[in-house]
Amino acid sequence: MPEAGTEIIRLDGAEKHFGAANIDIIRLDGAEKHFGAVRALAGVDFHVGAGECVGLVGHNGAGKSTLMHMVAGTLMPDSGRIAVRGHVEDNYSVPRAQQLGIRCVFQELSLCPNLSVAENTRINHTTLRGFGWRRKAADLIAAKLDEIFPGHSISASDIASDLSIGRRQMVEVARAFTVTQDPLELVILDEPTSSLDAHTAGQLLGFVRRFVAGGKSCILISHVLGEVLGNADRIVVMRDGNVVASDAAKAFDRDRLVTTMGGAEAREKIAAKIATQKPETGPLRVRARPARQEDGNELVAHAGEIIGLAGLAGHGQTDLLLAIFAAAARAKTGIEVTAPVALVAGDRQSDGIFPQWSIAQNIGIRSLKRLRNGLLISPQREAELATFWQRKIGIRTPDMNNNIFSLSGGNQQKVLFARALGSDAEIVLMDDPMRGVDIGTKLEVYDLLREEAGRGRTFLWYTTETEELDNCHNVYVFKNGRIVANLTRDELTEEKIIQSSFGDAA
Ligand SMILES: Nc1ncnc2c1ncn2[C@@H]1O[C@H](COP(=O)(O)OP(=O)(O)OP(=O)(O)O)[C@@H](O)[C@H]1O
Repeated sequence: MPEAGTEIIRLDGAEKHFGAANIDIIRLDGAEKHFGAVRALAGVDFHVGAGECVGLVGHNGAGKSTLMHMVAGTLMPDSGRIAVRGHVEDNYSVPRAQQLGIRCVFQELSLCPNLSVAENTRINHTTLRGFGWRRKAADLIAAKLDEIFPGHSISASDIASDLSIGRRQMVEVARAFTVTQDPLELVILDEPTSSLDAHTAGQLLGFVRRFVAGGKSCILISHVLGEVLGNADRIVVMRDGNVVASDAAKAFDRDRLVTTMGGAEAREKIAAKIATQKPETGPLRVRARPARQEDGNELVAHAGEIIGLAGLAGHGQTDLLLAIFAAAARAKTGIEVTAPVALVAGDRQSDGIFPQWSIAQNIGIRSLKRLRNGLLISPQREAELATFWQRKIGIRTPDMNNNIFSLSGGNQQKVLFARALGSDAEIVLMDDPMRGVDIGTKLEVYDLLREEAGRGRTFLWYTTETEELDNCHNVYVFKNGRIVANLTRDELTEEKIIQSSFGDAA
């Protein structure tokens, strides 16, 4: 017989007792989910305790987001049970999760683009109504932004679509932590730092630690393994729809995590430190002066070079890449571009993905000339190109003719890479392109970039992940829309970049 204060949950004949003491905030047992032929979750057990930060890691397509959609109430499992604080939830849903204090910041940002920051906050707090609701919503979000990201320069009256992707991510995270009527117990953060620079990411992770120390709970999903190792209490590793490990964070190191995720080869590559030789200087490919640059500084890139763009997010790196992209089609003062250009967008939702199209069509769109057979696109050539890239960078899908949104976030990002690298562009512009890409694939892509640069391609690469700059021959640091430093590979250190980002010049 169960003890008083406990509940029995029946799971395919098995019985489970949830004790009154030490009750988990949430517990899923045997959660299964299929999308057509894809088994996204193969019967997963998962729980989060009060005052616990659980790190969730796994390769692209491992099932992390699907599992989190269940915790947040946006997806129902095909089978399995969900219990919140020991009570089985038979009709779990988003409103129910909200009522129970469970919130989620998904990888694909969800702010309404035409509404202000305050108005977007109001959507989550229906009790903010009547006279003065706008002021109250503005105060609520401003206070939370100040608490999490001191020194942010976001105003509650800013319209969401006017904000950079990094700032939208900050608003979305802050909004999840605002409280009015409903309680706040557990926040799921799915890749919360993917568009944040190192400084802002540090602010958020510091806040998460304080939140958890105060007895609340958090699930942190990240492909930046150092973030998970350094901030989670326990780490859960997923692989192909299963949980394959769950252990105290202290019990893991980077190598064990990568191996458990299924990246034994990746591990060897990590050990074999990245070596990027400075190439012989080839012909000029790009010469570009940022619009706000008043001194003589400009970005110069030659054939075969991988050039990094660094500094705090939103300081003009994306603007310069977009200006170079535009200049390839139409002459622009201060910018010289000598070869065809492709862009890998970081903000795939608004800039990169064609939502109605298949995965294969999304890859082929930049290579139409090559795919043409007479006047029409040859489906066979399109399929060949798609299959080549599916193998090359491991796009996880049973069918490349499926819609692009059937892919996990990281796999969508791989499609954008395939589109640019599969094209005839000699210059590839990359706007923080590794958003949500897993560690194994990242290492594959780094190799690919070096290989392609060796063949004479030029890469201009803005990244918010400092480690990635190790792949570059030299790095331009941006501040307030201007280039403030040009560091060679030998000079490149995190301190030097931060010093240049915050100082007047370097
Ligand atoms: N709406 C959908 N339709 C079809 N398949 C889907 C859908 N959502 C997810 N899948 C599939 O389910 C599997 C798990 O995807 P999920 O998004 O949970 O992975 P993930 O671990 O979050 O990956 P990532 O690190 O890339 O975000 C993938 O194979 C994906 O293609």
